[in-house]
Amino acid sequence: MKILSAAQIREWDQYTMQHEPISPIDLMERAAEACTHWILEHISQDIFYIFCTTGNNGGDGLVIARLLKSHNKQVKVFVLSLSAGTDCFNINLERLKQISTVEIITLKSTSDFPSIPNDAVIIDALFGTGLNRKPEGLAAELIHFINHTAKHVIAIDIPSGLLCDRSSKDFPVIKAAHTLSFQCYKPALLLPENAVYFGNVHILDIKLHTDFLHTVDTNYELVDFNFIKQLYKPRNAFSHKGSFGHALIIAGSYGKMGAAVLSTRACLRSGVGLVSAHVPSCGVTILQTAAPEAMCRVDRNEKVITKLDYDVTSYSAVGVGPGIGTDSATTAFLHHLLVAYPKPLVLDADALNILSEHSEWWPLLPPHSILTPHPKEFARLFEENKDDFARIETALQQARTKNLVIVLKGHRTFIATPSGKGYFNTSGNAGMATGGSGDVLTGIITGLLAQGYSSSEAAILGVYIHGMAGDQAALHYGMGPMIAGDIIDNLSVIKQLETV
Ligand SMILES: NC(=O)C1=CN([C@@H]2O[C@H](COP(=O)(O)OP(=O)(O)OC[C@H]3O[C@@H](n4cnc5c(N)ncnc54)[C@H](OP(=O)(O)O)[C@@H]3O)[C@@H](O)[C@H]2O)[C@H](O)CC1
Ligand SMILES: [K+]
Repeated sequence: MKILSAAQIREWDQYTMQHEPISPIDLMERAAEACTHWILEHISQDIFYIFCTTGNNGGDGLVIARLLKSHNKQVKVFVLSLSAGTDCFNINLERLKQISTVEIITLKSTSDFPSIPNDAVIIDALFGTGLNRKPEGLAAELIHFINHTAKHVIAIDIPSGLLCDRSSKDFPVIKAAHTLSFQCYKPALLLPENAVYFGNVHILDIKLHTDFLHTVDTNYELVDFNFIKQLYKPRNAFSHKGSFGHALIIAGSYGKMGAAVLSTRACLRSGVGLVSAHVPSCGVTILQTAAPEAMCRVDRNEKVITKLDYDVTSYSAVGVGPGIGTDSATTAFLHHLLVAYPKPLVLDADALNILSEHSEWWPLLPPHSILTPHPKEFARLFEENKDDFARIETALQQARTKNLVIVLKGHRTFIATPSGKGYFNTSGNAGMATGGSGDVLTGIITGLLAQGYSSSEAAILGVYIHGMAGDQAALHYGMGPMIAGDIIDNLSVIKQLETV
């Protein structure tokens, strides 16, 4: 699913109105009907306080007021006049005035702000995708007032005060429990820093013309199950283990062998044909016991990985980093691997930390290598970013200039690809923020790479499958008790992709 900018959404509106065709006022009615339907289905309260300004977001609010009233809800409307009002706003204001039982209060100063009953639901229809600057004056005070006094807030299209396409840091923004957004995600509704504002996002289909999406190119895409179904390559019944590649996982050090076990077991579960694990000699018994399906490459050093004394190019894919530590001998090993292995590598954890200490190594990375940093590792590798928008822009720019795939792990993991396109993952949950979860992801992505997926495909598919398995694990154990091994044990979710 494409993620559009505010300007592209406005173009989509226009395209729909011309090609359906439908008038602006009827499109607003359809959008507001979708919101009202959701509210009636999900909200049991009977009292609604609807706050509007005089744009089309406010217009939505007026229609919602009229429709909720027609369903015998108690409705009060508060209008903050910031302009003469759009045509759709003014038409709907006249329509609402015909309903004498709906009180419409104009807000001219803070003294007009109402006291809000505890059981009232606030509908935030102040600003939508037309917000283009920081709310100030009475608008800002109203946003703060709602945040401090209201218990249940539902934002229409986007929480007021949130810019669609760039950071709203230091803006007054409505904190909503639910955001009812039209037709598609906006970038702002996918970034961790805004999660406190958008709450639970519900994308409402308002039947914008689908042909428009073929005419528009976007930098960002949303990765959902349908997207992944197109990517996944079902197995051919006549294949043999050699058809699915031989992955090498280079992981572990004395006291951190668990990372090697987790990444190796996850790699095995990814569907790869064969897995070998390069581990320090202290880890052989551990690996052969915990992951008997994997073969071992035993480092001559007992505690850390130090020597690449075999032809590593025979492996279809190599994942390096989980638990390897940053010992000088391991650092020298990594340098040797970068020089010796020509195909895309998967680098995670301490491999990234070593790389961040050696910026001169960037040119050594095989093209289309996959880096899987969490935000702190990302900052060490590239730079500190002032906000999430800046961070994803940096990831896209670095992926493009360094010809890499960068998996920026987080609430909604973002995958930046060498083409300059970015992908927001939609699977997964907070329970996956647990030790070893990243090791599991590295194993999955390495396994997919070994099966012949491109680097971008392996990263996008791997992140989504990791999240699917994490969601299943959370269902079994709860987000608190779940551990990284449970993600591996739930990789059976891949079956859902195998059904045609
Ligand atoms: N397809 C759809 O998604 C549909 C969406 N609809 C709704 O329309 C809004 C967008 O409506 P729009 O009129 O473009 O803009 P807003 O209502 O969001 O904002 C109103 C105007 O407010 C001004 N503005 C912007 N920032 C500020 C600020 N910080 N302080 C004061 N005023 C501000 C701006 O006008 P200017 O002339 O001042 O620039 C805005 O235009 C969308 O979100 C949906 O809710 C349709 O109802 C149906 C289809
Ligand atoms: K809003």
